[in-house]
Amino acid sequence: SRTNVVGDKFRFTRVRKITECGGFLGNSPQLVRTPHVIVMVGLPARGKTYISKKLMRYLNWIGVNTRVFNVGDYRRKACVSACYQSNDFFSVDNEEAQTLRNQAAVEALEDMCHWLEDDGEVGIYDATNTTRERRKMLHNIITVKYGYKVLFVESVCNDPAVVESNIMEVKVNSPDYKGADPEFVVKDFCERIEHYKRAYEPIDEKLDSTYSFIKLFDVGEKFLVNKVTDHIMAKIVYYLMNIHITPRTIYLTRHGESDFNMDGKIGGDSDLTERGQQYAQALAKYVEEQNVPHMRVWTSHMKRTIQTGASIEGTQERWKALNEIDAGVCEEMTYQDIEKKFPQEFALRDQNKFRYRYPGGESYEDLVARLEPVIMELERQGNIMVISHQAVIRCLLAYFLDKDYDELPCLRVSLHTLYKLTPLAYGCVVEEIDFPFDGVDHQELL
Ligand SMILES: O=c1[nH]cnc2c1c(-c1ccc(Br)cc1)cn2-c1ccccc1
Ligand SMILES: O=P(O)(O)OC[C@H]1O[C@](O)(CO)[C@@H](O)[C@@H]1O
Repeated sequence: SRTNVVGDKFRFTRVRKITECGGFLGNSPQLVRTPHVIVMVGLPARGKTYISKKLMRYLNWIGVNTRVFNVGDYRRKACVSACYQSNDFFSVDNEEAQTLRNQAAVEALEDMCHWLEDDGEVGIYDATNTTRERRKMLHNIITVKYGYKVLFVESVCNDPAVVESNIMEVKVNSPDYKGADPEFVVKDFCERIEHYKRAYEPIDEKLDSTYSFIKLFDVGEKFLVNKVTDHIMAKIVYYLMNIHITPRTIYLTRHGESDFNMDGKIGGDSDLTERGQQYAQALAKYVEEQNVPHMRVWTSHMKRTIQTGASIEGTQERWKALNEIDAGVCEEMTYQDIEKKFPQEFALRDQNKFRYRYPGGESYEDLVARLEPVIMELERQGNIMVISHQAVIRCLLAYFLDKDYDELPCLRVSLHTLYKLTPLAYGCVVEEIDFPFDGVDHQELL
């Protein structure tokens, strides 16, 4: 262990991560992280759970071990659905309910802090936390008892349309209202919100000036940021400033079949085959038929993706960050050649495909790092089609579908298949659209 002198307090900061091979890289700063707790704040139906889950997905994807602790889930676990008869469960003068809700809040807090003592890095405490007294209690326990850092994230939204669409999209199907009539749900939930409004004390710039916080106003219209004191907090602020909830479609696809696909060679910069060109035409026809408004097209700098998008209407952008994984010394080789010429490399890659880096090349871990700016810009966009490569599309799909590092390098991404992503409530739905020109990969699969 190392001790950090913080002010006059000695705080033991454990080396939190040991590399796979068992050695630890001593005091390299990035390996010694203080756990952080993001405490959500806001009235019901202000997107706290939406933000919590989206932040968790982003942080896990960039390699920060993150988990959401939703107090509502703990309350529901504590008292079977029977106990929530109606919204007066949430009125401040319902003593018995208040006790149940406090128990759930404490249990979720303890589980989160114990997880952070283990190998967690960011815990997201998803609850309303709408009183100053509750936030003070949380801040004290987390910073003094556990020595973790706290960032409050408050969502303020008074646009009835946005609140209503939130209720319709996520509350109607919530366990609290199983099988209830949507009309009743909206009315009952609005009464629940009224209970909270009576006691709601928004984070105040002056009264709460000692806390680290971000106030979000009207879904990214305005931000008030206070004491963002480290790298991870700054990344969280930046991410929240780039996301939006305007409905749109994201299309991901590999380039059409290429000459090197035919030869079973990896990497390189070969042209499309006849079949690959047919896919390019079919893709352009599909986009035209779907009549997607203001569709933008992003490709890599490689010929095979540029040729695949050439006939598609719409603004095109080339991203070097979308280039295929660099196989280094194995570029333009077949897997068989690699196994023969570099047997130990071939074996090593199988042991940890995500972290394995080709000699003179890249790993999937390197890809995720170079794709972070692409993801950040994708979050800002509307309808968009990304034409890239197998390893890159795997990384992008893992971000949108919340796949972990074990699954990521093995996700099936076939040639001549269009992956249509539609953001919905708390996640993305993906639709695979196959095109009849079976690329050589398909034959391999058969
Ligand atoms: O501020 C809201 N008020 C009501 N609802 C909301 C939000 C946000 C939101 C808030 C801040 C930021 Br940065 C991004 C999204 C998301 N949602 C949401 C809407 C529909 C379904 C699930 C969640
Ligand atoms: O990680 P895997 O499964 O080798 O797939 C990545 C490979 O796929 C290809 O895009 C096509 O084979 C190669 O250029 C790249 O090295």
